[in-house]
Amino acid sequence: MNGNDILARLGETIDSRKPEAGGDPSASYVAKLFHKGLDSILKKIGEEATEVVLAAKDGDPAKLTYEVADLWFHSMIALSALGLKPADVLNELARREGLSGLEEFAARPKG
Ligand SMILES: N=c1c2ncn([C@@H]3O[C@H](COP(=O)(O)OP(=O)(O)OP(=O)(O)O)[C@@H](O)[C@H]3O)c2ncn1[C@@H]1O[C@H](COP(=O)(O)O)[C@@H](O)[C@H]1O
Repeated sequence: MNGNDILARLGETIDSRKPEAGGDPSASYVAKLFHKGLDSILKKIGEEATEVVLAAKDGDPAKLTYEVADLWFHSMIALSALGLKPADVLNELARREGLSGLEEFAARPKG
């Protein structure tokens, strides 16, 4: 199973549900969310993030996995709404690979 492939495929499916791509809100959850608008998408992200925190506090691995999947999924809808692809996030993570978070933080411009 290649995670990059799954994210790329899901990203394409999400893009295909956009209003300009002919997404049908009566037949698709993603199209329905696009139809409701960006604020509704962002509200779902806030809700799902809270669910992730609660699942982690519960210490239930299966529930945490389920809730993180929901959070990633809704975050991907927000990315699509703003014209971004899963590859944009994967490229950013790849750019950071091997770069210590502490070193990166220390190198940030002070302001
Ligand atoms: N990965 C997902 C996925 N994860 C979660 N969900 C849906 O996200 C919704 C929100 O979850 P919640 O638990 O918050 O449900 P809810 O509180 O009842 O939802 P609302 O009150 O906010 O409407 C549920 O309806 C889930 O079924 C998903 N719906 C779709 N996908 C993928 O997106 C593809 C396209 O889906 P459609 O656009 O529906 O065809 C699918 O083939 C899947 O690959």
